[in-house]
Formats: sequence, structure tokens, C-alpha cells
Amino acid sequence: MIDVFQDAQKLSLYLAYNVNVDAIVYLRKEHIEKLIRELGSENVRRRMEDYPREINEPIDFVARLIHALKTGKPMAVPLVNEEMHTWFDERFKYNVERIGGQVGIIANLLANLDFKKVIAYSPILAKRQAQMFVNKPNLLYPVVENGELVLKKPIEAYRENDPVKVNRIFEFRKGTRFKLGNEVIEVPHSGRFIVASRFESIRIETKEDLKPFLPKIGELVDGAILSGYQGIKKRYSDGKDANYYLRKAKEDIRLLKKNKDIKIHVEFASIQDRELRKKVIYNIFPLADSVGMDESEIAHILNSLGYPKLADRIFNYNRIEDTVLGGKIILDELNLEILQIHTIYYLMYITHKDNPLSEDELRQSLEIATTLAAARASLGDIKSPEDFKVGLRVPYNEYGEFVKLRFEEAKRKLRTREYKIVIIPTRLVKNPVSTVGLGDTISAGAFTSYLALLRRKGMY
Ligand SMILES: Nc1ncnc2c1ncn2[C@@H]1O[C@H](COP(=O)(O)O)[C@@H](O)[C@H]1O
Ligand SMILES: O=P(O)(O)OC[C@H]1O[C@](O)(COP(=O)(O)O)[C@@H](O)[C@@H]1O
Ligand SMILES: [Mg+2]
Repeated sequence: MIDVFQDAQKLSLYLAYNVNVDAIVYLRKEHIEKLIRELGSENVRRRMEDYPREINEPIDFVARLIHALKTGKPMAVPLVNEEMHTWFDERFKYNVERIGGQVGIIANLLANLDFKKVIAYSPILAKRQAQMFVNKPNLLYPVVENGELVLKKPIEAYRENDPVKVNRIFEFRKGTRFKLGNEVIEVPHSGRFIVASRFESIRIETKEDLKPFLPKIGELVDGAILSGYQGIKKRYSDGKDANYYLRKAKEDIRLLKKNKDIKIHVEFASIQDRELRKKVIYNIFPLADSVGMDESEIAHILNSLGYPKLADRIFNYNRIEDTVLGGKIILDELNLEILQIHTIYYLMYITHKDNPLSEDELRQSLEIATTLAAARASLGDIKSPEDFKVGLRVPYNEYGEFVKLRFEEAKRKLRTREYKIVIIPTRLVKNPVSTVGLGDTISAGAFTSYLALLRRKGMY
């Protein structure tokens, strides 16, 4: 496995579009009970039944937070009311502030793992975000100067007037118990709840000056990881809308592939609005080779594709048989080369039978992914390739054998002959330093090792 990791380090990657500041709160029982006291347990319960899909007022936040705590599922809900900044800041002291967003997390990870070159792009780059990138020669931000493409360190490329995007992250821990009225709730898994800022000023796009250089950037790299589409809004006050930004996003992918047919991984993230989610899935997935997502997100996607019962089963029971079925549907309906699903107890790849990699190679790629996540969960951050070894010391979760058994059963029950499907149990850290960014870490590890393995076989 180490040799595959070493081959992956030789790759160069392009990343776009989201770099945030993650302001992290380690949630304690006292925080939760105080919020419930402030808003009233009956009000919270009622709002939970309404299931608000965006945060406009404090009760929306508390209702969705408690729902996440009750299920132990990773969730993200957009914050659309800028006036709530003060409400949050008066109630929470942020324990840590660090780089966030798929681009921010994956750029620092790959740069610290000594990948050959990482070109990380976000349409906004304020000083605060730029300072959070690791300052290494292999991590560069693309700018256009005198009509030429120049790759600079982020700290030399920030723009004074760019807005800072801060997301609030609530890290919750398995076993935390609290009361909602007479109901005692115990959090079943550790995870994170993201309050994702969604404001007018931040557009998910490649700025017009850089756009003509995307074919050149494509030539400079071996693959691209794209994410942030979840930040597109339905409508903007200047008349632009989601269709406009999705058309631009599709153009970007075509331009990146224009001079060299690089593979594209799309990291999916929670999109609460059903209409918007459907638009992102139908516009973007068919242009991607590989897509990554967690168990809440696969359920959301299946809902949008018209499989609500299967979606509910995956969300509530996380059964392997249902995930295999759901994965096959997504792979085929959206014509992907490979789909990677990360869940608390297992990671899965689903691809077609004619994929050049063997099942054993696909498993190796997932092993690299879970090892990196275990290293990040243990250390809080991955600072050098040496940290990979920390991940190797983390044992597989206690349901490892059960996972393998259930998978064999699922294969017997379902039609899987036309596919290669592999599964591995996760290396699960009992007391993670933090969980935000673990999915991004898994997907970066999986996609880059997938590319390295294809390259070894002369297939890429
Ligand atoms: N404590 C943990 N140790 C190792 N890996 C973990 C831990 N908690 C979660 N994970 C993995 O990370 C993903 C999270 O993905 P998101 O996209 O961030 O939801 C989870 O599925 C586990 O595979
Ligand atoms: O959708 P946004 O606002 O760009 O935010 C994405 C959020 O997802 C993260 O990238 C983490 O994702 P994962 O926990 O799924 O890996 C956060 O760092 C970030 O705040
Ligand atoms: Mg994720």
C-alpha cells in the first residue's frame, strides 16, 4: 500500500472552488441544554418536525442541530441570514479556527503529503484564508498578471477587499447525553454539524480573467477535484441564478479537459434545497469521472433521483445492501466511471466490470483513504507524509467482520455481475481530535491513489 501512496505523491492536482474559515465549537451537554432552555423544548420539537432546510432564525439552527445529534449523522445547513452572526458570536466561543472547504482542506493535505504540485483556486481569497494555507512551494494559487498565467503562493496572491467566508462547525461526540423536555437523547456517533454561510457576495465560479487559462491548467495537472457547488444559490439580486452558474461550471470542466483528458473527481456535499440539489446532480455529475459522498449525501441524492424509500432506509439504517443498490443506481443513471461512498463503518467503491483496476487494487485505494482519515482524526491535522503511519496504527472499527459478512450477503442477493464493488471497514478513531474534513481527506486519498493505480497500469 505504501508504494501506491508514493506513486500518488508524484501527481499534480487542480482544486476548485471553496476555501472557508471553519470556526469550530466542541459541543458540550451544557451548550445544548442552554440552547434548549433559551428557545423552549416544545418550540424546538415543533421546529424539528418542520425540518427547516435553511437557517433564518435561531430556532432553525437549534432544531437542525438537535436532529443531527439525535441521528449522529454528518449534516450541513445553509445560513442565509447575515444578522445571525452576532447571535452565534454572543453564544459560542470558537475553540479552533482553521482552513475549511473542500479546496482548503484537500490543498493543505496534499501539499503536506509532499504531492508534486497542488493548484488551489477559490474565487475569493482574503488575507485570512490565504494565511491558513500551508506555506510550501508545492501549493500554488493561479493568478493572471499582464495577460499571463502565474502560479503564486496563496499568501502572495490574496486580495485585500475579498470577503472572508466563515462557516461554524459544531463537533459533537458519541455518548453526549442531554434532555429535550422529558426525552433523554444520547448522541450515537461522533461527527460534525456545519452551519454553512451562504451570502450574495460569494459566487461559485472561475473569474473571467482566469477562465481562458483553464486548458493550460489542465495540461499542468494529472487530475482535478472540484467541489463547492453546494454554495450556489437559486437566485441572486443581480438577476443571475443557479442555471447561470451551473452553465459556467460545466464550461470550466470542458475547458480543463480541452488540451488533456484529465480525470475529474467531484466531492459532493450537502445541498438541502431539493431543486438545487437536482440541478447540481444532473448538470455536474455526468461531466465527472469520479464522485465521492457520505451516507447522508447518498440518501439526499437518491431522494432527488426519485428513490425516497431507499433513501430513507440508507439514512436511517446505513445497511450495506441498500448502499450497494443506491450506488449502482447513481453510477448508472449519471454514467460515472467510479463512485466512492464513505460512511462511519465502511468505505465503498462501485464501478463497472470493465474498470481497469482489479478489486484488490480498488481495496488498496480505499485503504489509503481510511488510513489518512484515521491519521487526521488522531492528530487533528496531517503535517507530513510520516503521519500516514499514525493512521496505520488505528485498528478497524469493531464492526469490521460484520461489514464483510453483510457485504457478501448483499452480493449474493443483488445483481452485481456487471460491476466491481469493493468495501473495507473504516479505521475509526475512538476520540477524534475533530471530524470535520475527514470526508474530504478520504476522497482526496481515494481519488489520487485511484489515479496512481491507473497510471501504473498504463491506463491513464
Ligand atoms: N473518528 C473517526 N476516525 C476515522 N474516520 C472517521 C471518524 N469519524 C468519521 N470518519 C470517517 O469520515 C467520514 C466523514 O465524512 P464526511 O464527508 O465528513 O461526512 C465518515 O464517513 C468516516 O468514514
Ligand atoms: O459548503 P461550504 O460552505 O463551502 O463548506 C463546506 C464545509 O465542508 C468542509 O469542507 C468539510 O467537509 P467534510 O467534513 O465533509 O470533509 C468544511 O471544511 C466546510 O466548512
Ligand atoms: Mg463530506
